[in-house]
Amino acid sequence: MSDLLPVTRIPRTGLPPRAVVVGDPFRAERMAKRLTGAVEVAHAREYRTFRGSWDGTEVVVSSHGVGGPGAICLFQELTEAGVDTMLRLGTAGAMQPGVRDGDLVIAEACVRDDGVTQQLVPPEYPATASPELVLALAAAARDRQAPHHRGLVWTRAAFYPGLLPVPMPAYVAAGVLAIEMELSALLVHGSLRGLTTGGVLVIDGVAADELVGTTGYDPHRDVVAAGVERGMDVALDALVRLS
Ligand SMILES: O=P(O)(O)O[C@H]1O[C@H](CO)[C@@H](O)[C@H]1O
Ligand SMILES: O=c1cc[nH]c(=O)[nH]1
Repeated sequence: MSDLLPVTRIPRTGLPPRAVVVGDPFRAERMAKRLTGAVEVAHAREYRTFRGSWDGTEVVVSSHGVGGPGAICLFQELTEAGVDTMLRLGTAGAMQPGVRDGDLVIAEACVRDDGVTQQLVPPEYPATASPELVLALAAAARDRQAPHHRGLVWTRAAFYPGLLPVPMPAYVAAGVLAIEMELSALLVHGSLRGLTTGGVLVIDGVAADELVGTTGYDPHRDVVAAGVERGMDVALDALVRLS
C-alpha cells in the first residue's frame, strides 16, 4: 500500500489532529505563511496541504476546492490520516439584513443541499456543527473584535443559476444567515465519523435573486480580503482554544 492517500496525496501517518480547511488553494498557502515552521506536505489537483504551528499548537491547513463532492474526498482522506478536528474557513453570500461584507458567520447547522451527502445517508439526517467548536469560534471572534453572527447556513451544490426556481425566499424567511457550497458535507462527514467539525464563513456579497449573475458577484474586494484575514486568525485561535 502506498504511503500517500490516493486523491489528495496526503501522507497516511504523521499529521497533527487539528485542521483548517479552505476552498481556495491560494488561501491555504496564505494561511500557511502565518504558521511557524510551515511545510507543504502534499499538492495534488485542487488539494494543497500544509502543516505548521500556531501559538504552540500543531495544525494542518488544507484546500478542498469548490463543491461538496470534491471537498468530501479531502475530508475523508484527512480522517484516514488521523485528523479528528476540522474547521472550514470559507466565503459565503449574506441572506439577512445586517449580515455585511467582511462579517463572519459561525455555523451552528446547515441545510443539506450539498449534492453529495444525500448519497451517503438519508436526507433527514442533520448537518450540525460540534457545539464546542461553535463556542470556541465565537470566543475567538469576540477576542479579535471581528464582527460576527451565529446561526444557520445553506450549503447548496449549484453556484450559477439554472432553469429551476431556487427556494431563496423560504430560507430567508426561515432565518438562514448565509449561503455557501461545502460546509454541510463536512458536518455530515464529521457526525458519521465521530469527529469535531465546524465552520466560519466570511461574507463576500449579498445572496439576492441576482446572487450569482456574473456581474453581481465580486469576492475580490478589499472588504472581503480583510474579512478573510480576520477569519484566518479566528479559525486558528479556535483550534488552539480546543486544545
Ligand atoms: O471561499 P470558499 O471556501 O471556496 O467558499 C465559497 O466560494 C466558492 C464559490 O466561489 C465555493 O467554494 C463556496 O463555498
Ligand atoms: O456559494 C457562495 C459562496 C460565496 N458567495 C456566495 O454568494 N455564494
